[in-house]
Amino acid sequence: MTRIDIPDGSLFGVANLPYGVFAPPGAAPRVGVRVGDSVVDLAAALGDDVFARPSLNAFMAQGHERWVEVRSRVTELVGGEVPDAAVFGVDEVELHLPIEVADYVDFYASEHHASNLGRLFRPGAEPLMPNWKHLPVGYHGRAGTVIVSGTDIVRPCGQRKAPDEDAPTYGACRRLDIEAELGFIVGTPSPLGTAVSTADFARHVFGAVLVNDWSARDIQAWEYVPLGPFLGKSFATSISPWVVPLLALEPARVPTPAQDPEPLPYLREDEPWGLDIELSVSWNGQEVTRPPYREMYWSPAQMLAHLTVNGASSRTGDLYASGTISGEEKNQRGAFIELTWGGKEPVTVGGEERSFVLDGDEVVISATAPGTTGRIGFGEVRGRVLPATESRR
Ligand SMILES: O=C(O)/C=C/C(=O)CC(=O)CC(=O)O
Ligand SMILES: [Ca+2]
Ligand SMILES: [Mg+2]
Repeated sequence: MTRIDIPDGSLFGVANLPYGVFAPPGAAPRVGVRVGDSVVDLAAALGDDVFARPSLNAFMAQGHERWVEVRSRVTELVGGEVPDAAVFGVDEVELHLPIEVADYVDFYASEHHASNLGRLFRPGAEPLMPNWKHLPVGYHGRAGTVIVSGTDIVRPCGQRKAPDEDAPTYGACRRLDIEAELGFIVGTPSPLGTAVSTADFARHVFGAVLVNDWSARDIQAWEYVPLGPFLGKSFATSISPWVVPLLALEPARVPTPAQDPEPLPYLREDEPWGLDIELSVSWNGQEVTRPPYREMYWSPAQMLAHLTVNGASSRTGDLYASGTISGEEKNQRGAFIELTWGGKEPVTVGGEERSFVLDGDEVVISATAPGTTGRIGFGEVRGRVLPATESRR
């Protein structure tokens, strides 16, 4: 038996206990909980086969009461002694995609980001479209290209046409960007023909991850009218390996910024679901921006209510992301196109100028939030960009 050591100031103390999928050396992937710098094999520690699987989906589908019960059993377990065979160092295991992604949706919930992109993509027009303050704008993304942190990103190829060119050309993306976001994972499904109210959010959503919605801005700018993002965003979306349970985020809850005009009744909330989460984005090892989640206009409860208000079903493993998180200040912008204002105001990283992401660059997004006893961490979502493969012509 082992007593798990939690280093002082660890962002993975008992207030956090995020779930993930890991493979011990030479063994099959299974569900684990991160505690300090250790990972506890839950199938081995709790003797329950629902955790002996390569995704969290079966456990998430068991519903809210079960999530509460397992969290309290794990809290008890890690406060005492755990069988040696169930404990691994986080550095000796391989971390996998934690969920089998069902559907993937991406919202656009930051007023600062939406206004900035409006100015950059549609100069001269009103930055916010007339619908923006009435509903959380979003689009359906590509579930099959959601990948786990650490997976390399191959620079996408496609059609691009700059405003001063008169015809499109095919080639490697010249304006590769990132988007720092938070993603919410549905555990309890809702049947076709029903809607999930804002009050039922916490019964449906299991937890949250960090998201990097890699974006090819030149491909996007040419293709997006009038149906929205397509190939410019479907080549890769990275998520962090640890799913922070919504139950751990109670101390992070804050009201959203005042919403004016008042939204329609189905989007109103009795209880606030804004979240006081602080993100940090590093580019080649240097922090370039700190996006504040608390400034997001629409809450995740409002996003899920909107996503299902037409009677669309939701499934275990659905992932919906917040959209780029940008604060009011320049050093709080969650996408490089905004941070460098379309490339006109480059930033210096490691002594080199950057506006968009170059081959070989690595971007890491991390985040922390207040927990019951000190801050809790989301870990990180990391990705390195590899050169385009031209064979797709
Ligand atoms: O305003 C536009 O035309 C484009 C917006 C985006 O690229 C944003 C998007 O993917 C949603 C988000 O991350 O906020
Ligand atoms: Ca996005
Ligand atoms: Mg994407």
